[in-house]
Amino acid sequence: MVKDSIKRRKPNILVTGTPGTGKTTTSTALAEATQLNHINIGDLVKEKNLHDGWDDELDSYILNEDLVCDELEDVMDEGGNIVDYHGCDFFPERWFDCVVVLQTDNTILYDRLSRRGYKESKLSNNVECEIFQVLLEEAKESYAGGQSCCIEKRYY
Ligand SMILES: Nc1ncnc2c1ncn2[C@@H]1O[C@H](COP(=O)(O)OP(=O)(O)OP(=O)(O)O)[C@@H](O)[C@H]1O
Repeated sequence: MVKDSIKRRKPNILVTGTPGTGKTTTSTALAEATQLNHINIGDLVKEKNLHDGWDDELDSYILNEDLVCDELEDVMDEGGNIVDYHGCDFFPERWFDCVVVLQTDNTILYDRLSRRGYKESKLSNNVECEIFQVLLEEAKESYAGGQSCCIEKRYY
């Protein structure tokens, strides 16, 4: 990890967390403040068709992990990226210098996702994901190699 990060002149930061916890809002503000490049994986997947179609049950695209990683390899080697996605176990660990997991109060998250018009099953899946800290555990397991891992709780 250290060897790879030495080649980068700017850091790569991963911002992860359950949908609705504020990844895009936070990443956008951070990118403006630092001039780092914000990569919203959900948008990238749609723009470049890096998926295997639509999942009616999950009500989302089925992300193709290999296509996403191939697409990002060169830009991540360069450094200077803020990657924003509600999943983190399929990115190479060596890509990131810092991993941030955002968390939100469950009631606030429920209201945010309701306002988005999420159907009941998607809404409860995401709130349960937050209650059981799925993304936090995923990040801890996936990035144990020396990245600073920071947890941000938002209650407003
Ligand atoms: N710090 C904050 N204070 C108040 N509201 C916030 C804050 N951060 C985000 N929000 C609001 O929460 C909602 C979700 O934010 P955002 O889209 O950034 O989440 P996300 O984690 O990127 O979601 P997704 O994974 O679905 O893209 C938005 O309506 C946003 O305005």
